Amino acid sequence: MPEAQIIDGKAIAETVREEITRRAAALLETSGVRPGLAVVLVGEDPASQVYVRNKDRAAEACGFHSLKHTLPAETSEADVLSLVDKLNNDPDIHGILVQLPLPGHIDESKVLRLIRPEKDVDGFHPVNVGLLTAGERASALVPCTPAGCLVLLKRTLGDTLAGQNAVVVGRSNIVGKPMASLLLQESCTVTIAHSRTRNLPDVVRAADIVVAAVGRPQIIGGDWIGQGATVIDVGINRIPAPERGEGKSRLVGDVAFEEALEHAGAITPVPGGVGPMTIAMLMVNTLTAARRLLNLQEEDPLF
Ligand SMILES: NC(=O)C1=CN([C@@H]2O[C@H](COP(=O)(O)OP(=O)(O)OC[C@H]3O[C@@H](n4cnc5c(N)ncnc54)[C@H](OP(=O)(O)O)[C@@H]3O)[C@@H](O)[C@H]2O)C=CC1
Ligand SMILES: Nc1nc(=O)c2c([nH]1)NC[C@@H]1CN(c3ccc(C(=O)N[C@@H](CCC(=O)O)C(=O)O)cc3)C=[N+]21
Repeated sequence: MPEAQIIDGKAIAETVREEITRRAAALLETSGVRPGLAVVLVGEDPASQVYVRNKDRAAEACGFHSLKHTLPAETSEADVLSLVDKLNNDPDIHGILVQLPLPGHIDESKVLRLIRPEKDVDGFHPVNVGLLTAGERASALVPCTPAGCLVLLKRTLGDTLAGQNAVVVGRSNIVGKPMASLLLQESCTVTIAHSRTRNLPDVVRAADIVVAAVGRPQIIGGDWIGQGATVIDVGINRIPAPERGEGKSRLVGDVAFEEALEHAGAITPVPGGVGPMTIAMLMVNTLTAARRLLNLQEEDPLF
């Protein structure tokens, strides 16, 4: 049995970022404007710190103006809201991202609803959620992770996904639901599976496209993958790796990667798959937001 193609998310993300770097340079040349991204991090979750640092670096590399606000975990909800309000009104900032999860005493949905939809580069504001579900993807800002998954699927399978059976495992607002909306808009036949789904292995076996966004290490068995299916593994799980030395850990996805290689046609690795695409799509959204706020013409969509 031939082994699956490994989808190189890191390399594809690199090509997306190069294109955005070119477009940002052209914008600076013609309008004198640098896209501005503000990332707000409340608390000291170490994983969040890594992601926020990666986002900051990517923005700088694309020639964006990047601003990081790190607030202590005990910051009040009112202070977070007033920072968002300030960023909403800052003409140099075109994209606002509030890193989730927020500490328990802060109402996430209240914070997300305050972000101006035009600056909502995460695509979590109800206006953007509504546009996406209503089939008006082109005027929305689309959540970065599902958008990145769609780019990976199109680079692997070609631009037409119509008629494919797609199974999305997970129904979060961040990944599962917007992913299902995007695939539906591509005319896939979409199934959304979750913790109450019966016979999950059989549901997954029927898929031409599997998107796993569960957050449980290797819960999707390799033999659940239909012959030749395309597998996009969104999960990022840190597990102990004593073979690498005492106290060491490593990242794995939601799919049992090694076993899945024998069944899948193509599969994303973790790390180096969806993660880098998420960051690249944040750059895409920030540039899109900047151009719209400046009333400039839309550029060719990247997906
Ligand atoms: N690569 C990237 O850029 C990103 C990666 N991630 C990663 O993706 C994963 C998912 O993230 P997120 O969507 O935020 O997670 P959530 O915890 O919000 O959602 C998990 C979903 O998985 C479902 N689920 C849980 N257990 C099972 C099970 N045993 N069988 C089937 N379904 C199950 C849940 O079902 P129910 O609704 O019934 O509880 C829920 O819908 C995480 O590992 C996260 O770290 C997230 C964002 C970006
Ligand atoms: N408002 C908000 N928006 C988000 O988009 C958001 C969020 N909150 N909270 C947390 C999740 C998670 N997330 C990731 C981003 C990059 C990698 C990434 O770069 N991963 C690398 C490896 C990272 C590592 O080595 O730890 C990879 O998979 O290759 C992973 C996960 C964005 N999220």
